[in-house]
Amino acid sequence: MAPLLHTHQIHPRTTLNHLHFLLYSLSLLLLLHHHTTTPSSFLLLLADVFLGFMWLLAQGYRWRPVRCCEFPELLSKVIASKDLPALDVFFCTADPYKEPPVGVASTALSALAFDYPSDRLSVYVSVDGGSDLTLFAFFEAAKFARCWLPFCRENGVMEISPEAYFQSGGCDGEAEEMKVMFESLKERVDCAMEKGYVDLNLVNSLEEKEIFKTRKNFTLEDHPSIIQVLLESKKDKDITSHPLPNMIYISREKRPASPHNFKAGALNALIFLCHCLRTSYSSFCLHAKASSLRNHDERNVDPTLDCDTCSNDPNAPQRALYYFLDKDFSPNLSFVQFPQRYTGINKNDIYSGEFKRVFILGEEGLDGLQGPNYVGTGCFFSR
Ligand SMILES: O=c1ccn([C@@H]2O[C@H](COP(=O)(O)OP(=O)(O)O[C@H]3O[C@H](CO)[C@@H](O)[C@H](O)[C@H]3O)[C@@H](O)[C@H]2O)c(=O)[nH]1
Ligand SMILES: [Mn+2]
Repeated sequence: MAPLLHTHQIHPRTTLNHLHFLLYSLSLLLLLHHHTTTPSSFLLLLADVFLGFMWLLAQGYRWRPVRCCEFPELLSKVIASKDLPALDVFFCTADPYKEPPVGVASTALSALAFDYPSDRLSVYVSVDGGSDLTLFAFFEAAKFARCWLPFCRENGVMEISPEAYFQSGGCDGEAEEMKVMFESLKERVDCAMEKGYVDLNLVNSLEEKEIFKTRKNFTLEDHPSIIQVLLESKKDKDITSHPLPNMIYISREKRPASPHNFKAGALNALIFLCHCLRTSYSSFCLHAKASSLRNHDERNVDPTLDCDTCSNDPNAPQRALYYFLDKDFSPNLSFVQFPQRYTGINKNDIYSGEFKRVFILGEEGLDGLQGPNYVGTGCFFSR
């Protein structure tokens, strides 16, 4: 018998919820009864019926909340590492001034640092508007990945986004070295941000200089399609000679007459690119040669991420795979979604920035019924 990869628990709160439901429905019925037996305004009755109905609809969230749990140690018993499906992480960004490039690059680094075989992991980034500043941050991130990935692997780092890791405090020894490197990355990107363009003096490699020169006439509203391979698993290695995952940058063609600046289109472009890279490279004009990015054409699992979110669990892909690999479970499975949590909220969350109702109560509640709604980030699909 195949080992159990995941299980779920009915939330301990459920019995209390049911009791509350019973009491509350009783009171509601009494209230309505009271309305019908005593002369009161029809509008009051209507208001109470309406509010009661709204309350009833919301009870779905409390009826059967569940919590899922996976058993990370068992995956190797079910599938060999070489048979793992290809994992294509899609994430999009648009405006370097609203979505600071260093944060966006950190999101990319958090996906690159997934604990997943690097020849099967590709990170596709869509940059609407094709800002030079964001591209510069990605070039810098690709270099930083050579040190950051082995550091995370060897130290079992959970907070795999460097920005989040260094914000969480206490760095010494090797972590201190990493911090210095990350600070220098930040300085260079911030320097470009202040200037508003990428000064060629900031760019070290000749190849990158050439790329920025060819982009001179591009503006955020007017530029051709751009595809840039930032890391190629077959050839790029980290400082411990371990191959790095693929990282590909794309910016959709933009012309003043044809505005398109929405996330859905960006995701479609990423899926299309990913498909084309797998089947043929010839129809694309790649800035760097993508000789052998992909060589397997079996099943894929595709996580999507917003650029202002990041992963804080290197095992996230494995956890999602448990559900996709479960033969009884997967026929009815559309996606696996991770809970969205916010950082930087004040201690008592007086402004309700955590969105508890949507992201905690709602998601757990719907999970016990037919599954949560797609919130747009931290979500794995199977293709
Ligand atoms: O022209 C655009 C505009 C946005 N985005 C990206 O789309 C994502 C979400 O946009 P954001 O402005 O961050 O929207 P939010 O309101 O913060 O996000 C919520 O609402 C969005 C719209 O419903 C969903 O797509 C998100 O997943 C969900 O987290 C970000 O990565 C953006 O960079 C693009 O790629 N191109
Ligand atoms: Mn957002």
